Amino acid sequence: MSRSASPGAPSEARNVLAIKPFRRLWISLSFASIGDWLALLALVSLAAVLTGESTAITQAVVIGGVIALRLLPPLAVGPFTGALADRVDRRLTMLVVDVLRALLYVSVPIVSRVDWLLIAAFLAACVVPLRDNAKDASVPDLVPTKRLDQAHRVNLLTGYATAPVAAVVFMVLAAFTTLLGTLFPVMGAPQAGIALYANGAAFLAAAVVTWTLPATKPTSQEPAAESRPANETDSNELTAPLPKTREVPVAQPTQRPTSPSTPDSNALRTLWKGARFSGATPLLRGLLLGMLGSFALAGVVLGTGRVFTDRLGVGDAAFGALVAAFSLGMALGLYFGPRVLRGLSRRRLFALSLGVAGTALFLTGLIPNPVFAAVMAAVVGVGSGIAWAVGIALLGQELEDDVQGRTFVYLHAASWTILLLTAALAPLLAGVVGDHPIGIRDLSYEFLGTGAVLMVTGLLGVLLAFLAYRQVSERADVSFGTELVAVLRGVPATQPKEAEQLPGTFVVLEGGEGAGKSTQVGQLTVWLREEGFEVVTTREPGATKLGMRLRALLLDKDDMTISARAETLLYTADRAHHINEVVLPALRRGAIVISDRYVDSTIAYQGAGRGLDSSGVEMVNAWATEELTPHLTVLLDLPVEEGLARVGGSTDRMESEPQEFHSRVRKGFRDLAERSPERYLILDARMSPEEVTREIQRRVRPLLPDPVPQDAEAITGMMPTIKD
Ligand SMILES: Nc1ncnc2c1ncn2[C@@H]1O[C@H](COP(=O)(O)OP(=O)(O)O)[C@@H](O)[C@H]1O
Ligand SMILES: Cc1cn([C@H]2C[C@H](O)[C@@H](COP(=O)(O)OP(=O)(O)O)O2)c(=O)[nH]c1=O
Repeated sequence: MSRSASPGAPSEARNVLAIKPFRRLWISLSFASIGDWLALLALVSLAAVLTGESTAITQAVVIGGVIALRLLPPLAVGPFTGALADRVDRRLTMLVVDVLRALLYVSVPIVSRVDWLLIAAFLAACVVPLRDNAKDASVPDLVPTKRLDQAHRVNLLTGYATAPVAAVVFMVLAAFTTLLGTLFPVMGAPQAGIALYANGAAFLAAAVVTWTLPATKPTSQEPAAESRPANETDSNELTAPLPKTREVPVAQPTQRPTSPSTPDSNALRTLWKGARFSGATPLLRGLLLGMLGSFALAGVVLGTGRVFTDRLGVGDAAFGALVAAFSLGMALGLYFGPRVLRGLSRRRLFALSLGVAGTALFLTGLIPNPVFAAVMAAVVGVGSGIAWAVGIALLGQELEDDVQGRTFVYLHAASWTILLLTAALAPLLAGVVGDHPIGIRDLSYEFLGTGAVLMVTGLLGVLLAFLAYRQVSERADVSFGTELVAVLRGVPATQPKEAEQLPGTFVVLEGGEGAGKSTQVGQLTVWLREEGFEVVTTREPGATKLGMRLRALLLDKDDMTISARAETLLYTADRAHHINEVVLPALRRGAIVISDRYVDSTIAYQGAGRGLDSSGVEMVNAWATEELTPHLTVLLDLPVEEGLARVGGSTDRMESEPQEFHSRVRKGFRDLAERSPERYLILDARMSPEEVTREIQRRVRPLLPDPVPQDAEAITGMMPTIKD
């Protein structure tokens, strides 16, 4: 089957960018976005230069102010611009806004006054929502409806991906002007001034490209869907179904922050709703806390970077390098995050990457050196990026489809707000702390206000990583350290049990009611037998004579009530006998054993479902099975209602449990799979039986003793389904 492309994946971008008018819109957006980021860096720099003679506090207030001015007007003005965007020609709106911004930014170095810098920054920020609304509203005119979501995602990604480009441009321009200034001292223009001229040029380029777009009519009579505000669009794309195949380690980030210009117009409301919602479970709390924390780290780098590099005696180029290193690191982290340290539990990787980012930020502040700072900024970026990407993937698994949209919109709004708030507050704090040279005998240490803020934020990041770890982590069998060392050395984290060294292969299918386990056990058996393997197909409960009696006791609806612990012990007794009589003898012979349910069922049904302490259930099972662990467990994951609908009327004692019980069971299974991703394949059981079979074959093939011919899959496609 074809995996759903991850949002913003190159092939997806190519598809939608092949549409010429949209490509033009995208090019103009890219120019404007680069201009946006460049403006932020240049204004912060120029603010630092123009306040160079003032007190540290004044300088901090101005720098913090410049950043705050990027955040506040769009939040305040945003809600009112939607209606305006519908009444005015969109192309003209975008064009006028870009020309206006070009003029405003170019005027700043010419006037060269702090008060005008702040006014211009404010005015430029005020018109941004107009452009964004006009841009979003024109997308439906340029691309077919089925490509709309792709187009919006490409736009979102562009808003983020232009940050490192702008930082590199800023760095190169600053280095170039420094060189010019050295060669020709008369040309002592402030470096940031040149960046603002370049910035003006970027906006003019955006305006020129916008001019080539097809003209649009005002849309006041058109249906509202034509001019969806940005946040509504986000919500739609994010409530779309998850990619069908969900192997834990390869999940992709699905949402990224947008350009500095696009806080949601009703961000405050979204934030408020989200904050109340996020308390739902410890895992959710931990994830949201950590992900927002990673943006706070980014904000502090942005906010303190300019003054920090100034105090280190290096100028704008170093500031550009710092931001470029950070944002490139973040892009790398976002891209590779889900694939890093594959054997490590994703939850642990989440906390680890946040902890690494915090530590790197702390070190940046502690050792004030420009080269070291750039390297550390990259590490902070990579760590934050990984935390963000892994967090998104975990949220995707954790949340039911219907709440995913809301949560991602909340995260998007909250992360953007936190980024700019921390960026605005960090220089203020640094200004209050101030710089204090410390001399002890011959040793002198320059204690910097910005350094202190970096260190404290870094420590807070580490603390947050611990808190997030406590909220999200669970794996009881292996300690974090042992697991990490094992993964780095490329060996299994747990000692192979005697049983695992047997010649056979043990595969288990797990999942809730009606997920399709029996169907797939049948298909797998046919395929493997066809390939010439000895296959033993079995199931729990009830694969032995004793087991059949236990099964009758356990599943007969009219029978007596059974306490949860007794139920656990009965299922486990069936299992102990089943292992002894069926599974181990077959594995010793070198057969492939395929079991419909195993230990995970007891942990999910009796542990999560009945509410028993899962570590107790695990312990009893470890003893009963002598820790025989399957080589692979395939988890067929399916919304509870769909599974129950599939099994239809004939309900046994377990099936007739209420829906909440089955929801807890589903979550129990998913948690187990997340803990040891290397031993699981999670599949979306909503796929067709044939697609599920193909995915299972793909994963089972490498586990088989001898190579299986590549065309085996095609043969199996024609096999009849075997029913129970
Ligand atoms: N991928 C699928 N899509 C739709 N229906 C399915 C799928 N797999 C199985 N079914 C049907 O769902 C019902 C339950 O399947 P079964 O394999 O018995 O599930 P389980 O053993 O997990 O309870 C059967 O009627 C089967 O034909
Ligand atoms: C193995 C096992 C099954 N069960 C439950 C799950 C099922 O509802 C039932 C097994 O019945 P079964 O008919 O095998 O159901 P399915 O076709 O869905 O696999 O027993 C437990 O509660 N704990 C366990 O340890």
